[in-house]
This record gives sequence, C-alpha cells and structure tokens, in this order.
Amino acid sequence: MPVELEVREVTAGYPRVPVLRGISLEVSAGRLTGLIGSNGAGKSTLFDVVCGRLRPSHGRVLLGGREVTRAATHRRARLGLGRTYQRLEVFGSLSVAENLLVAARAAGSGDPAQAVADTLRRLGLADFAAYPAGKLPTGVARLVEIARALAGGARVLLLDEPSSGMGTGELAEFAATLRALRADGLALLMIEHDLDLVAEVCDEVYELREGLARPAGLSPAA
Ligand SMILES: Nc1ncnc2c1ncn2[C@@H]1O[C@H](COP(=O)(O)OP(=O)(O)OP(=O)(O)O)[C@@H](O)[C@H]1O
Repeated sequence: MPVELEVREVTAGYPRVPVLRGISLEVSAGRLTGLIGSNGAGKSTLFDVVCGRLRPSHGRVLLGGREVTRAATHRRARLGLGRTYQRLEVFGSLSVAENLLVAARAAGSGDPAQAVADTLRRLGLADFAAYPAGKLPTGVARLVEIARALAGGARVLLLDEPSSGMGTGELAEFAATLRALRADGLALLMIEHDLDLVAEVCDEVYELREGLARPAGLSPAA
C-alpha cells in the first residue's frame, strides 16, 4: 500500500518550549497507526505540524508523496488531509447532516448531498442526520467529526483521542468503525490514551518520548 503521510526528521515547538526533536514516521493507505505518549509529550504538536498550524524549524512533511511542509492548512485539506480534535469541534447549532454538508461543499465534491448521504451511512449516522450536533452524546459527536472529515474528501485522517467520552458499548462499535475505514483504504494516524483500543486495532504504534517517535512494544492487530 502506498505511503500517504511522511514526517521526516521534524523538529518543532514553541518559543522556549522545544517539543519535537527530529521525528520521523510514515502512515500508509489501509493502515491504522497509533500514536501514544504521556501528557505533554508532543502528540498534538505533531498533528499541528502535519496540518500546517505550526511550522517546523527543521524537517519535511509529505502528503501522497508531495512536499507540503510550507503549504497552507486549506491546501493540505484539498490534498486529502482531515483531522479531528481532542476538544470536540462540531458546529453545535447545525444538524449532523448540515455539519457534513459544509465540509462536502468546501471540498467542492461533485455532488455534496450524495457525499453527505454516503458518509452518514458509512458511519452509521443516518438516524442522526437531522439531529442538532450540539445535543449529541460525546461518543456520537466524535463520529460526526470523523464523518465531516470524510465528507470533506479526507484520505489521510488524523484522530486526536477519538474514543474519549465513549462508553464500553460505543467503544466496541468504534473499533469496528476504525477497521472498516482502514479496509476502505484510508491512512489513519490516531492519538489515543486507551491502550487496550490501540493494541486491539492498530497495525503499528509509535510512542512519542523525549521528542522522538519510537516503535512501541504493543502487540499489533492482525
Ligand atoms: N501554544 C503553545 N505554546 C507554548 N507551549 C505549548 C503550546 N501548546 C503546547 N505547548 C507545550 O508543548 C508541549 C507538548 O504539548 P502537546 O499538547 O503537543 O502534548 P500532547 O502529547 O498532545 O499532550 P496531551 O496528551 O496532554 O494532549 C507541552 O509541554 C505543552 O505545554
């Protein structure tokens, strides 16, 4: 499977706070890659570099083999990069379907309404289509965030603690959803604190520690 996202020797941080010190990792299509590490290790910082919210002082980011290290966030989105956030970022006053429609229109997809219908079905959200996103239980709202990225044409998806706020039943369903997205050929990079979920679904796992990404000793999924 082709490598969709490459991070090569990235060094980045904030004024007087060095965080990443030469990180390299790859995410391929049809693979679910886990990213773990203690609080403050720099996981979200790495996502910010990949998305273009933070410019690295050294190193490169490639999407689908294209250099995007200096590309604007919206250009990366056009190239198929999607992201969810640790703190939910759905449009609360819009319905679930409207949330997706905004993304599908912004992506300029051929038939936005069709893209929305397909994505709602894909994530098992059809019954919630007309529901105000701001009133959803957290676990469902996290699926809406993922659906919105997919409706926007994401092929590389960065998930920031997607299981937080989910109950046990929701977690089992979510694991199945992740496997289905992987089977569809998406390249998935997931920050996650639930190590049982990581060990269950991830093909490979990196641990972020002291500014470097190292393969973690979690048994990968079959
Ligand atoms: N805007 C900022 N300005 C200055 N320092 C920041 C900023 N954002 C994050 N940091 C610092 O950068 C370091 C890495 O933070 P980051 O949020 O990337 O860690 P994380 O691994 O995602 O942690 P968590 O698991 O708690 O979300 C921390 O020391 C944090 O305090």
